[in-house]
Amino acid sequence: MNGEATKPKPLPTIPPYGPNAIDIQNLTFTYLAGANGSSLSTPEDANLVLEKLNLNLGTGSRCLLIGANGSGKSTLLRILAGRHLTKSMDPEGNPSATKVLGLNAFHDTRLNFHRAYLDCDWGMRNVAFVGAAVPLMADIPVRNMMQKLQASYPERRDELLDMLGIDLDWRMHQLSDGQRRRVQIFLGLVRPFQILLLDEITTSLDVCVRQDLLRWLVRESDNRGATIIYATHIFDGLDEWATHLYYLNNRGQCGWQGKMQDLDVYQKLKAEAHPCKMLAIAEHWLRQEINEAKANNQKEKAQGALAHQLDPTDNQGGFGSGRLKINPTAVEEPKQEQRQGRLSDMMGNSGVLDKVRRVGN
Ligand SMILES: Nc1ncnc2c1ncn2[C@@H]1O[C@H](COP(=O)(O)OP(=O)(O)OP(=O)(O)O)[C@@H](O)[C@H]1O
Repeated sequence: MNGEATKPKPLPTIPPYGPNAIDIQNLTFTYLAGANGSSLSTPEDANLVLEKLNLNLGTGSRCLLIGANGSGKSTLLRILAGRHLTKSMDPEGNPSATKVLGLNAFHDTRLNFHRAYLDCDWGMRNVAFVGAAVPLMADIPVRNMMQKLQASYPERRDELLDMLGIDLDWRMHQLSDGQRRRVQIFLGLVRPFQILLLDEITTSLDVCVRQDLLRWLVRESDNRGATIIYATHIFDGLDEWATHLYYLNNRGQCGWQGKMQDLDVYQKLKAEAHPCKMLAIAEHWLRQEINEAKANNQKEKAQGALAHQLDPTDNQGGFGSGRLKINPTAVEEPKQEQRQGRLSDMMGNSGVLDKVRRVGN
């Protein structure tokens, strides 16, 4: 037993919400820096981060969120965590909604008592500590952090301390990265959650703690019906972990989603007893994106070269190359000397004109 136990405050109740703990309909999202640097979604900005996403996750699901760097995984998790405001209409005027436990993910503050969100930013900022904000690198013992919360769930606290191998006398300023990460996970999970959003938080955990944590999360969803979404690039120990998979492609669209049992390639790898199924699937999808991007680049280059061939008077490349002669009748055909002059600009050789004149003489 570690420290005091106090009766937890009753949590705000969540009205019945049907089978889906997470329900996203037609979500499109764009970052826009507001006047104070805040991020707002706007239909005017063409650079969409997430486009027309739908996601339904039944209560008690464990969903792996897969995608390349920059595909929008953290953005999606932050939206579900209520960190970003989204619009109720998409840019084309179709209704859009992001619901967690049947409530608006951004507006309904009741969710904060039932939803846990852990990301890699922790430790970079301040947390509430005895009514004030102190840096997590300060000289604080773990037992004094979020004291009331720890005391409200003594059994859970002890279970987590044991699993994560945390000593309550650890002082934050003396911890390694992995130890600080364990404390983050401890404080984030000590209150029983209905929804857990994990954004690559197992980096820097040693292999035993990571495996124990993954198994503990399975028990949380199987025994308590907690719904978990986990975004990661590390697939060790995850082959049998997830019930669902959501693949976000590099255009911020859904590449694949569904139950693991419905993913043919997964079932095939399972039948073959493949040693790293999730890694193989993620690599397959992400390599496909890389190859498509390369093919598109080559196509664009080829189109650029073709434009030069079609307009031999403009061999200079660069911005607007080949676009100057929009109306051929309005542009006078350049004389031989002018053409040579343009070439010389490109080559940085003003002697070309002289050479032409000398040859002409
Ligand atoms: N606060 C922000 N303001 C503007 N653009 C942002 C912001 N945060 C992320 N982005 C952009 O949104 C896109 C998606 O970023 P996000 O962090 O969601 O990707 P990710 O899939 O989590 O990537 P990673 O795997 O590298 O963590 C990227 O192009 C990124 O540059």
